[in-house]
Amino acid sequence: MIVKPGERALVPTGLKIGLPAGYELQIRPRSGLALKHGITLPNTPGTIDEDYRGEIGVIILNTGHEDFVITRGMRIAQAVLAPVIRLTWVEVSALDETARGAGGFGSTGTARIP
Ligand SMILES: O=c1ccn([C@H]2C[C@H](O)[C@@H](COP(=O)(O)OP(=O)(O)OP(=O)(O)O)O2)c(=O)[nH]1
Repeated sequence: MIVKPGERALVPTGLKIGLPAGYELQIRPRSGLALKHGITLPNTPGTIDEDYRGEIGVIILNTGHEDFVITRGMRIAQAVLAPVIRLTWVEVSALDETARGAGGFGSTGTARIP
């Protein structure tokens, strides 16, 4: 399979798994491929749900400038098994106050070098 620069492809792994209840499998890019070839996963981390029984696919995005050639057995991604924490959401009329408040998206990136 060839993934051209700027293109995406769903790469079949041939793998089907049955996760235990309360777990997910996270599919992540490999740093070596990212650095050397610009290969990433646009949905990273890809989520394999505990009730999924189909074939695991890896969505590859080639952000590099050259064709990326995928051959059988090539290690194009990595996976991490993770527990899924479940809780019951409660609707409230107001949230507790914190020092951050609604600050986000770079609001703390203001450190000055002495
Ligand atoms: O990188 C990925 C991401 C997902 N999947 C499979 C397993 C997962 O359990 C299922 C659904 O994934 P997700 O919940 O991310 O997809 P969705 O777009 O929300 O679709 P759906 O409505 O099928 O859940 O697709 C993969 O094989 N590889």
